[in-house]
Amino acid sequence: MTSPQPRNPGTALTLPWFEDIAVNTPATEARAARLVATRPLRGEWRAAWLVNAIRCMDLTTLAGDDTPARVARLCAKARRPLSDPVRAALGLDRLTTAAVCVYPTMVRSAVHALDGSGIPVASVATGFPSGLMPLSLRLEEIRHAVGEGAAEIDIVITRAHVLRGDWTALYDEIAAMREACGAAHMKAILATGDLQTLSNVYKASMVAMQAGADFIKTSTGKEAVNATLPVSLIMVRALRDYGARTGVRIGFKPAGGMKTAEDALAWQILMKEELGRDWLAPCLFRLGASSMLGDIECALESHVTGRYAASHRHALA
Ligand SMILES: O=C[C@H](O)COP(=O)(O)O
Repeated sequence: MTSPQPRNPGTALTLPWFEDIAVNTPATEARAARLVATRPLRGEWRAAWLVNAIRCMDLTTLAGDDTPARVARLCAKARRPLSDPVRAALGLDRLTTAAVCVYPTMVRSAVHALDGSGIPVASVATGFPSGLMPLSLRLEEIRHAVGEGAAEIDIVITRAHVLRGDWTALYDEIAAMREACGAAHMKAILATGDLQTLSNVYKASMVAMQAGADFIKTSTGKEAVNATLPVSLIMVRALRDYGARTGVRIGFKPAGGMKTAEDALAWQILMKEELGRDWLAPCLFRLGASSMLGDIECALESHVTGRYAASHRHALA
């Protein structure tokens, strides 16, 4: 079960917190590369961090051919992400993913399949992945997903507002979405691969948090470039700055294109080094991934048995 994090009440739109920011791209890239290169994880430590990656995972299916049957299989995997022998050998009584993330029309199936597990359902909404729909329809989509039982809503922003520097329009849109979410926690997907500069990423992060986002999330998984470490570094710096100004802790969700156990470790190292251990828990950190669990499963089986673990022997997620 994911412990709830207090909601972000947001602030008024406060331009002086971000409008003069200028991100040094080479320094950001160097810092991101150094973080991962200097902290190799081995043995028991590596296994513990991989187990934590599962705990923090939003196990996702966002495909055009999703069906209730596929969602039910994914939910079974969320309930039991490792085989019983591997879980027992790791000394774990219980292990689930943090959430299951689906399209709005799949929420009801996911809620049904996860009944009694304590695993929340996250729904994308607001015209995911492009967001290019009238605002009234995007807000209605949020209300629909919440009505179906989604406890978390992953919204997408209008990238054009960022590219034009129209921070008021971006703030008003996200604030309206936050209101439509009601009690459901809101993750704001910035689609950073569309935002052109790291300065825009910082500014959009800050506006999303001022407008009340509980999490900021990198990508939809559908942009040409999805989660990267340099972009993630800028986003976690923004949420650190927001926390220093407001005392409010915001969560971070890298998502899109992350497929390997090494990816899971790299993003956790980033969180620990930049924000501290508190940000290694599902209330403040999620890995959004549709195809990372298999590689983690292989790595953990290999750790437990000492033998190579072939992915074809594992249940499909
Ligand atoms: O929100 C999560 C992403 O859409 C997942 O992206 P992915 O399919 O590249 O793992």
